[in-house]
Amino acid sequence: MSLRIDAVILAGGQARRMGGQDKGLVELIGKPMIEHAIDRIRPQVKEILINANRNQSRYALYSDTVFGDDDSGFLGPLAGMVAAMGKTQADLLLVVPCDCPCLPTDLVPRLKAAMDAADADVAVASDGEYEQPVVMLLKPSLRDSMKAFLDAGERKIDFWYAKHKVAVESFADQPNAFVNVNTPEQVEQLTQALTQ
Ligand SMILES: Nc1nc2c(ncn2[C@@H]2O[C@H](COP(=O)(O)OP(=O)(O)OP(=O)(O)O)[C@@H](O)[C@H]2O)c(=O)[nH]1
Ligand SMILES: [Mg+2]
Repeated sequence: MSLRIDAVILAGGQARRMGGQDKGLVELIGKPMIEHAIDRIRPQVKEILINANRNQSRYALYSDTVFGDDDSGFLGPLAGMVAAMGKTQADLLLVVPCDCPCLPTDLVPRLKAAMDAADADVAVASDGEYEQPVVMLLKPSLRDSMKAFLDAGERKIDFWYAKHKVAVESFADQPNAFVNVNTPEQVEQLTQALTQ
């Protein structure tokens, strides 16, 4: 029996650097950023879940499973992950943000291979230099651990996964894979880079 792997796209932040717009719905070369993330991830997983705290009816165009954080206080990405781990039926859950439109097309197989090789509970992507803590593959059974961490007032994802057996997979071979679009200027820059 093969493992089931789902993905959650995190689109639940306030996007303050984007002027408070809903970042997943901000357009980049003719389509909302969430569509870029979906295009990258769709072939790699069974189901895509979307975590959003606003505009849920628009996000429902892309997924049958759209949900907000359990706490309305914008506690950060961990809140979206905890909610997602409670929704998925999968054996493994890929977490990605809505603001990385150029994610690797081989993200899941490589994270899974790294996880298996190290017998790890969490596999985190790296760009070769920095870990990308909102890009990881994890076991949904870790929900209680993450919820306890969040409930204790902790917010930093890397501190959470440091408590578990972690594998890090480098995507240094794809230097632009984790380009992160947080501001209108970065939308402009990436538009220029992609249309040159
Ligand atoms: N569910 C959920 N996701 C969040 C929350 N805060 C940030 N995220 C998500 O985490 C990812 C990375 O966060 P940022 O790039 O800092 O996004 P952000 O917090 O919306 O943006 P800024 O307000 O400009 O920092 C994005 O996919 C966000 O949607 C939150 O409170 N809840
Ligand atoms: Mg960001």
